[in-house]
Amino acid sequence: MEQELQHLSTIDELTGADNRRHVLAEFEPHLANYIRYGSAFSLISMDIDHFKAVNDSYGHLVGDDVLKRFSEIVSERIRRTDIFARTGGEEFLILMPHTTRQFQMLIFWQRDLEKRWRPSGSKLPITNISRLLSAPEL
Ligand SMILES: Nc1nc2c(ncn2[C@@H]2O[C@H](COP(=O)(O)OP(=O)(O)OP(=O)(O)O)[C@@H](O)[C@H]2O)c(=O)[nH]1
Repeated sequence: MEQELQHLSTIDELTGADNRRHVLAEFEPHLANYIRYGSAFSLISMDIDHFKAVNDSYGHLVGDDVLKRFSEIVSERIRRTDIFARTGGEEFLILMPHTTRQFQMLIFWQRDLEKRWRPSGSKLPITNISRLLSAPEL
C-alpha cells in the first residue's frame, strides 16, 4: 500500500509519465555524479507546438488524448533506464543516464514522431525537440 502510494506520487495521472517532482529528484544525483565523476547524461526537453490551438479547435478531451498518445510514442522509444516526465501542460523532459551525443537520435525521433502524428495527413501537433544539456559536452 505504502509502495503503491509512493509510486502514484511520482507519476503524472493523465499520461502515466513520471511527474516533474520525480524527474527533478532524479536529476540531482546525476548532476552530482557528473560534477564529481564526469558521468555522462543527457536531458532532452520537448514541447508540443500550438497545443492551445488543439484544445481550442477540437476540445479538451482530444487535447488530453494527444498528450496521452504523445507519451505512449515516446515511452516506446526510450530505454528502461531513461526517465520520461511531463513537467507542465504540454512540456516533457527525458533524462538519459550514460548518454552523450544524442543529437542524431533526436533528428531521427523528430522525423519518426512527425510521421506517426499524421497517419491521415492531419496537421495536428509537431513536436519541438531540443537538446537542452548533454554532459560532458557542455
Ligand atoms: N487538454 C489539456 N490541455 C492542457 C492540459 N494542461 C495544459 N493544457 C493546455 O495547454 C495549453 C498550453 O498553451 P501554451 O503554453 O500557449 O502552448 P502552445 O499553444 O503549445 O504554444 P507554443 O508552445 O508557443 O507553441 C493551454 O491552452 C492549456 O490550457 C491538460 O492536461 N490537458
